[in-house]
Amino acid sequence: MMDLELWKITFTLYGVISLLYSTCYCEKAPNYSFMKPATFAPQVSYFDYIIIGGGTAGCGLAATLSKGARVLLLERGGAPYGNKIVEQMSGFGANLGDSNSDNNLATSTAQPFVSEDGVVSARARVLGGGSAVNAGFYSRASPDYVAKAGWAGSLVNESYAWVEKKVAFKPPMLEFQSAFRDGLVEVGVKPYNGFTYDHIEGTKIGGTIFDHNGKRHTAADLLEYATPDSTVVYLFATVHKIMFQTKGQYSKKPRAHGVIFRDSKGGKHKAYVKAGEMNEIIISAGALGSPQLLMLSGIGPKAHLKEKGIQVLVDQPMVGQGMTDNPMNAVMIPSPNPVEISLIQAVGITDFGTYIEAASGTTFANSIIHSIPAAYKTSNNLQDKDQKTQLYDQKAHEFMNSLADGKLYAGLILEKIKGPISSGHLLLKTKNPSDNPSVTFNYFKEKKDLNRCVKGMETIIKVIKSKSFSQFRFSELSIEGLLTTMLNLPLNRCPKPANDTGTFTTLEQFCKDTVMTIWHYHGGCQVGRVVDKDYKVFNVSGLRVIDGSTLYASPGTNPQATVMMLGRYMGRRILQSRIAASK
Ligand SMILES: Cc1cc2nc3c(=O)[nH]c(=O)nc-3n(C[C@H](O)[C@H](O)[C@H](O)COP(=O)(O)OP(=O)(O)OC[C@H]3O[C@@H](n4cnc5c(N)ncnc54)[C@H](O)[C@@H]3O)c2cc1C
Repeated sequence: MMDLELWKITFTLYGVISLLYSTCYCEKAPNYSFMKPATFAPQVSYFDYIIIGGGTAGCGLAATLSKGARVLLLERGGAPYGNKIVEQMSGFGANLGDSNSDNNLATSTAQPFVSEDGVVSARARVLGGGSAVNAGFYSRASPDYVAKAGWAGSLVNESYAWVEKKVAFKPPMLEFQSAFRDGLVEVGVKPYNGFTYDHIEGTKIGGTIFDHNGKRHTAADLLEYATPDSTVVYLFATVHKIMFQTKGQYSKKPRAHGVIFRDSKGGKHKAYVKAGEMNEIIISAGALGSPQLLMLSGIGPKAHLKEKGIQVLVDQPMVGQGMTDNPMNAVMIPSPNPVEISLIQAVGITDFGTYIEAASGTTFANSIIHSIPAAYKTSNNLQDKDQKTQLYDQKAHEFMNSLADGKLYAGLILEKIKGPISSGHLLLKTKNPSDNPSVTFNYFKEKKDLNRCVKGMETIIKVIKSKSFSQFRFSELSIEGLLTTMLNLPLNRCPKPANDTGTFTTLEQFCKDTVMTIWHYHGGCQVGRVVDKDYKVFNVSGLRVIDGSTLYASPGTNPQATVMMLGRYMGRRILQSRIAASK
């Protein structure tokens, strides 16, 4: 009898210890045993949650859900680890201009695209998503933004802190960034708020995902929190379609129950969610990928889907609407003194809806210039490169080469407008999920956006002229000269006005002519239009979208902190409902 009691106690203890082990044991990046190329995937598999897109939102979401369920994370790109152009700050420009950007080879971590407006951009194709290719600036959304989104403040703060423990750092702030910061304060972007992740009006130093050794940490590092036994991550796994049950009880409201994905060799695999109302498919494929995948799966504007030969599951005209991108306008400033290589570190949060940031060395400028040929290569609608454009390209390369030679040092001061209000839409070009969809952002269509840009440019000009910034500016170079240089670089493919002379006229015209992207595009599956406040897709069950596509405005000065936070936040909420339902 005693022996049986002892055996029971030992057995119970063993059970508790293994449970603790399975819930607490985590693995360190990059040695994840649960991460494999999709060629290793079985033809059919079953999970509690299937997450499409191992990006900025998807990684933290997967790690969180793995604490209470079996999770499959499907990412179309490879791992960011060991890839120098991803991990080092100096690789930022090269990454965006990677010439291996052929859509179907998927060898570059940034897939270039050109919006129908003519603005050159890129979307991530790598585990970690945008956080693996971006400029690294880390800054939270304002409490006002959080309240408008309807998120619970305390869980939001916990979720930010969870993210920050792994991926956020204080930047070094060397000479150029310090002079820029002091210039902002000198011209009245006040008060100076020091180093903070919080969004506060005035000038501040924000966080960065580059650590003290200059190494990038990405959302993929959040998978360190995952429970290895409950997590599977397949790389080079491109999801082609979501499958739905439409018969019997699901005839009125189809239920998402599986996905079809292909590995790098074209092998076809199916993954299903196990039976049970709480099990779900979650799309976290980003602002371009999520609406694109919904449409490819039959959820979208009926006429457009029919035109593309896609069987309509749910006529949902709002899928792909509200595509919004924050225009970026910048001035490159050649410097008499050496500058450090820096991406974004200090920011001016003005009271008129413009955020002012800076980068130095040629890294950031390179990203703009070198991404143009890469984007050009993959863009269907720009085959007819005219003579004027060729001339622009040539000039730009000469200019960039002179910077790269080290003959000329330079910094870049840029502005991004809040919101913005102008927005556009997304449509499919093809039925291939690896191809870019067509996106229109309608930059500066709304006058308020243009006014904000003009005010931002006025502030940038004041900073360039400020005493604090004087060591990084040749005094003999006029502001007009600097602006004219920008006007002559091939910053975009937007149609030029008929009377364009390539010289500076007004700031309004400058904003339009030199519009670029700061890559903070969002929308396409917005809350209240495509998904409900729990991020569940309207008119179907078992399907959510959780990522930047659900947002109405870019959070804070820069979105990645909030997108990572959202993955964690929604993961916590979904698990809470799962636990409540099981009781
Ligand atoms: C060049 C650049 C610079 C930026 N700089 C900053 C910055 O300094 N600070 C900042 O806060 N923000 C910055 N951003 C913006 C920020 O990185 C993005 O807003 C954010 O990463 C978006 O997150 P997401 O989860 O919505 O999408 P993503 O992070 O893009 O994740 C989507 C993931 O889904 C995958 N995917 C897509 N379709 C499929 C499919 N069919 N099958 C499988 N997988 C799929 C993609 O490969 C990707 O990994 C920058 C972005 C870029 C591109």
